[in-house]
Amino acid sequence: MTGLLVVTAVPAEADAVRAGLTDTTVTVAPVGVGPAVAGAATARLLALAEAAGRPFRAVVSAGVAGGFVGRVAVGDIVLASASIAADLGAESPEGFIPVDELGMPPALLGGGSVVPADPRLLAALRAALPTATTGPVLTVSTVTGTAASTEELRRRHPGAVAEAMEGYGVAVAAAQAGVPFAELRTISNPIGPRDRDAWRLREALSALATAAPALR
Ligand SMILES: O=C(O)c1cccc(C(=O)CC[C@H]2O[C@@H](n3cnc4c(=O)[nH]cnc43)[C@H](O)[C@@H]2O)c1
Repeated sequence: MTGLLVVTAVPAEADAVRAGLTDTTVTVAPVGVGPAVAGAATARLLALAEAAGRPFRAVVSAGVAGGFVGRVAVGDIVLASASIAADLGAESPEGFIPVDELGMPPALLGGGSVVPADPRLLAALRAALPTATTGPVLTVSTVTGTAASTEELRRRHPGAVAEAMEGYGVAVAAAQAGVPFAELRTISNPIGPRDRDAWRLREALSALATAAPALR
């Protein structure tokens, strides 16, 4: 059994995690943006390690995220209680229908649109990061960028604290490999009308490095 696998979207996030790490058994891999590429890459890394006789003991999806205003602030650390595929489903004249409510056989849904974090792994991370905010983290394929879509997400997920683009994909890969999963994020920007100038990547990456020692 090898150590922990931490997957990020982009190399800058992986560098920030590595900068804060002291544990050399942790593998940090930037795997790409979005749930599909992150899920596929994570599944491949888990399978390769398993085939080599050194399976990972857990997987963490880590990186920066947008935060819901009033719940978290830029620079905050967030731990996902669950990673939720917030835009997986169907539109209808009556509104969005989550994939779980489309009447598909449950076996085809890989556990549905909500993947809870592994309770023991989450508890360990919460103990190591007492200032972190814990709550549902949404996974979206499209960054939310209007007031209307922000309000719609708030309505559909009243408890959600943040959104990012990989957690659910990584969670499904981990679940299918039978490996515990958690999601760790630091807030780089408020969720709302698109304003790339308001993204505070340096602050969020610095917070990620500060949080990284918890990944042991
Ligand atoms: O350009 C850079 O130097 C740079 C450094 C670190 C990260 C980036 C990214 O572009 C990160 C993309 C990544 O961030 C997540 N993210 C951040 N904010 C949001 C959001 O409001 N909604 C959804 N996702 C967000 C996401 O996981 C992306 O993969 C650039």
